[in-house]
Amino acid sequence: MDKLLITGGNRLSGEILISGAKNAALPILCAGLLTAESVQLSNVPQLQDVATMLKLLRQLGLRAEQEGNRVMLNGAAIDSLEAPYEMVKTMRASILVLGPLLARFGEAKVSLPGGCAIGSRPVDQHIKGLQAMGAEISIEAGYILARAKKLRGTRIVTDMITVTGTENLLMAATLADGETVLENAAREPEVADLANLLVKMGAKIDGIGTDRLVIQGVAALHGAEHTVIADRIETGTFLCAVAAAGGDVILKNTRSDILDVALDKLREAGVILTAGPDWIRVQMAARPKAISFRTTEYPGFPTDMQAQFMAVNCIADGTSHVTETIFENRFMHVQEMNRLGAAIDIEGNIAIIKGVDKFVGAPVMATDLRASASLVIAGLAAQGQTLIERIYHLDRGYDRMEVKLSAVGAQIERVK
Ligand SMILES: CC(=O)N[C@H]1[C@@H](OP(=O)(O)OP(=O)(O)OC[C@H]2O[C@@H](n3ccc(=O)[nH]c3=O)[C@H](O)[C@@H]2O)O[C@H](CO)[C@@H](O)[C@@H]1O
Ligand SMILES: C=C(OP(=O)(O)O)C(=O)O
Repeated sequence: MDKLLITGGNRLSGEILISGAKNAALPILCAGLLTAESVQLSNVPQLQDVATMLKLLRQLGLRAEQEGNRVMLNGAAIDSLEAPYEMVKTMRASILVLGPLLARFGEAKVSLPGGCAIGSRPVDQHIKGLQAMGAEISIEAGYILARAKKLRGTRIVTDMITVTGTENLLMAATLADGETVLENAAREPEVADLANLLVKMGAKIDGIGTDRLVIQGVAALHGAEHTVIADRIETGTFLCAVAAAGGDVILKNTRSDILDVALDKLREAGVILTAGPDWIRVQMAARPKAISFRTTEYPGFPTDMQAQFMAVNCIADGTSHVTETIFENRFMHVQEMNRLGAAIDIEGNIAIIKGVDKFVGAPVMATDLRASASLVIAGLAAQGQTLIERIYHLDRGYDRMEVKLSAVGAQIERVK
């Protein structure tokens, strides 16, 4: 199993090209199921979750050709409506085939994703929404079995804000009879990116980017071309790497306007940030200052950046409080960071971090995707060597992270 070996202490300097967003690419790939015509995508990140999604989609009969960051999809010959457990268990986002399959073919069988390291993550809101649109849904032997001759538009208020729930219901609603109103919709930029593609495919959607999406169903969608938006979480991860290790790096092919709260927090920590329409420059020469925050839905502080910011706080001047409000078990990096010399206490969903002078390298274990990224950041800032095991978690969501970091001066290598 691959590991990452990092020798810390190097300042980072140069340029990094940011990839397309994993969390936009995954639903967007599933949107290829909604039409018999071709969907051409560019800026698709090359990472494990995308490979898994393409494998699942091909198994359903979707033609998918990948050339670098371009993917061509064609859904003219879908011949299976089943997402098996073996695939869904490695990637929860597989649940995103449910809405499109049901809407276009009137039937779907999708394995329940089950819990995962960061929380129990039920999909009851996806099911509740589809039932409200007239689907008959049963759970049998760990599978969601859904049927609906034709979905009907209706008003759906989800109990909480859910990103993939909004995306599933949005895709389903594009082909439903009549008007669907999604209240309490997620406003994440990745939801808006999916909606923008759907509009290019002929969907009628109002309120994109707001918490109220109004969709007028159409009889069929057609082909389209689309460029996936920049990955704001990858961007934020590299910003934190510079905040912790020091340096001067320009992140290209990204946007600052979808990262407002995270950028404000970094400025509060003493990081110097400048930005243009498609780049962000990050400079850090001093020890960071401790910053407190709580995770919330967009446009608040993203839970997917909590661990990376915690790595910065660990070696900051002062004490900080980090409150996780989205997932019940998203502090698994804490024990590993403490092994690297950090001083973090957990009280319920609050981590109390007393800044220490430095991390000291040690072997550590990655437990989930962003926890892995936070350990890379800690390793870059640490004195000595850090060996990170189980980086298959990292590979799920980052496009050649160690290659990008090496190019800006980090000592980081993949070892067997
Ligand atoms: C592929 C993708 O885009 N993943 C992102 C998506 O995950 P995902 O879409 O799975 O996360 P949700 O927004 O659905 O989850 C938010 C909260 O709602 C709960 N919930 C959700 C649905 C449901 O039917 N019932 C329920 O109780 C979840 O357990 C969680 O506590 O948004 C998360 C929150 O920003 C991010 O961390 C993930 O990176
Ligand atoms: C939690 C994440 O992803 P997923 O929803 O795919 O598990 C993430 O991207 O940090």
